[in-house]
Amino acid sequence: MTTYLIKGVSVLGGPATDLVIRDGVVAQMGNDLSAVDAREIDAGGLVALPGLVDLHTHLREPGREDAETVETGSRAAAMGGYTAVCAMANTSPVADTAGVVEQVWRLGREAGLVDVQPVGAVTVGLEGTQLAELGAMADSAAQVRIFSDDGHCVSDPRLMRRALEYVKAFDGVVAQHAEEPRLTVGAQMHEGEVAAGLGMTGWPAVAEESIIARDVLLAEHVGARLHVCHVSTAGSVEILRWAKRRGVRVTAEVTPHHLLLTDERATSYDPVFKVNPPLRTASDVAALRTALIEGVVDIIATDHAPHTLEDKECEWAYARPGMVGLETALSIVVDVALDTLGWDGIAERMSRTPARIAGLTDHGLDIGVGVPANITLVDPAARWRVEPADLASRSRNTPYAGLTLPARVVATFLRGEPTVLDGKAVK
Ligand SMILES: NC(=O)N[C@@H](CC(=O)O)C(=O)O
Repeated sequence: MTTYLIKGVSVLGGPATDLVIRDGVVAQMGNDLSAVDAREIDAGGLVALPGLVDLHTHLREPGREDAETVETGSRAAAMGGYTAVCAMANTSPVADTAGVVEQVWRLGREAGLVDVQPVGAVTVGLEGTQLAELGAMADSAAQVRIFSDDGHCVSDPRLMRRALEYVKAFDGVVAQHAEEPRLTVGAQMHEGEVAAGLGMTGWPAVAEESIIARDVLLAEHVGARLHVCHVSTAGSVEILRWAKRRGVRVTAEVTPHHLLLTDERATSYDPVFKVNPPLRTASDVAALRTALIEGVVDIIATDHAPHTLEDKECEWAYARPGMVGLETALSIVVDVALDTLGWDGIAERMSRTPARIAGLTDHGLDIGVGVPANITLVDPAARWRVEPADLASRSRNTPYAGLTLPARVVATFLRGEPTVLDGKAVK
């Protein structure tokens, strides 16, 4: 293994220091270090973060390799500064058995670009009627700890209760896609003034909020861990604030796009802005930003949802919901929240806390001697233009095409091996 000597890097925005990365760990940290035979990286002006961890990634393999594979999605993740991603279960076949989660886990190891931690489905086929083999997935080589029907809501309260009871036994967590399906039949975008003006069927905030309210009560009753996916409304934030004050074991995520974009984008009729849950109003965006600062919303997760051109470049009503996000997440977060969160706050919400929720013990660790070298180097002064054709993801459905964003990932190290160097994927 090559030894790396990183010169003059600012760890989490602190004073410049040198790092020696050897045999997969941070071997030395301090000033004026030297290391024989090391490859030197001039990191003056760069910020080092613990490698980012995404709790919510769609990798599409098995089944939709035309949109993304474990390998292409892993490369997109590495380019975005991630060292671990949790791969959602809505593949084809669904990741609802030990066999499928092991397949995804093995493909992740073979690609070797990020640690791919499979999420297991809560219900068989995501159909919401019968619990999947949660125990078998937990006991498999993939050691699944997060279970989610994401894309679908576990809407049956009895099944949700049983899932929470089941995962409690091995300190697992149920990650809920909060959407009461009967309130979103035919929904195309956020229910509100813009939808009314466009004549589109709305996805009301209450469809999300009513499920979150129910689920925090169930989690409290059972004493189990609940995670709420892609929180998108101000009302959801209020429910989470209440639940956390009561000591309910609930965590929540927000996506970069829900921190930046609003339902006004639908006036373009460009389906790249169609996403589930939908883009909401400016006051929802403001409430989500505040919740992120306060810690009511714990983490930022991408909900990276790659789709092919055929599935996206069509009429709004027929387009699949979802946006790619792995390669732009850190830049969007820097844009909207660096001044309020600082680098340490960003590391907390994009690395340490997601790693803790997912039980990924090699990730989200403070950079220090002896710690696994899962590290991201960022150039905070860089500005770059998002060109869909340049993305490492196999899909192109970014809502930021043509935008100039701040901060660029220069290097990503996974257990001491670079997956990205000089802003380019290593393999
Ligand atoms: N977030 C999205 O808009 N899409 C997700 C699933 C889903 O939540 O609908 C996908 O898998 O494409």
